[in-house]
Amino acid sequence: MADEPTTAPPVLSLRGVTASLGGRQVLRGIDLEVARGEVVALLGSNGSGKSTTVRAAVGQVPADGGLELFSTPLRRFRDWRRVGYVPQRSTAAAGVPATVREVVSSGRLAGRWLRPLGRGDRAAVHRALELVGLADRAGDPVEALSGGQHQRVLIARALTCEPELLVMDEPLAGVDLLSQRVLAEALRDQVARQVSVLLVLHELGPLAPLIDRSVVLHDGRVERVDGTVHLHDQACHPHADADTEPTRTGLLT
Ligand SMILES: Nc1ncnc2c1ncn2[C@@H]1O[C@H](COP(=O)(O)OP(=O)(O)OP(=O)(O)O)[C@@H](O)[C@H]1O
Repeated sequence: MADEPTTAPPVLSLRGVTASLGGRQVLRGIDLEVARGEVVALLGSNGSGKSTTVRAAVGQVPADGGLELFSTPLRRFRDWRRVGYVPQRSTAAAGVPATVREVVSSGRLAGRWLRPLGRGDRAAVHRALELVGLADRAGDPVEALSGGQHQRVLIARALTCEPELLVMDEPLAGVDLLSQRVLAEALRDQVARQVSVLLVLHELGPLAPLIDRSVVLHDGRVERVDGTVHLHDQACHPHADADTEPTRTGLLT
């Protein structure tokens, strides 16, 4: 979490970002900033534009308006090793005949061309697997994992390049409670290293205490921004006990 208000330039900045998909405008002018070491949750009802926003932020869907990563306009940004992206699981999980280690290692390939992975890469892969509690499953086929474990593999893959910005699309979706806790711990570790995080969530769940700000979208626009105090209230709600059920944001319609 950010310690002090900072005047440093944001790690990610969207200014009046618009995007159209299938001939329909789905982002109608999104303003959003993520500061260094800040954790920002993107919330909103189904179809409000959360995934499209994060996909636009990492250059996966064409968008117009002001979009900068590390103060560089997206169209000129090349330093993708500074960004770890965890897509929605359904778009990334389909029948991969590879081991856990292979999938996580692919996170080290960005920008390497055909150079083989070295000792430093292997150590980074092992560290990432330890962070998500799957070091002992490195040699297993990913198909043998549960949904929650699979999600942890995708997060480890994003962590292997030791990113300064982590962008995650619904990392808790379909994830069992144990995996949610492991993910919260891994995220806490990243935040302690001043990594910035933008994540799409439906429920804050065990991540609530880590979140500095939530940005709520509605119909392709920012409807409101909530700060730490409000989020803390939600995290302290009697129903927010992670042992019983995830924190309800009340944003699902
Ligand atoms: N490839 C596509 N082609 C056409 N329309 C799309 C496409 N992808 C998304 N959309 C539409 O864009 C709108 C925003 O979708 P998006 O996935 O960004 O919303 P979301 O807030 O992430 O929703 P959810 O919570 O259901 O994941 C929706 O109306 C969706 O149907």
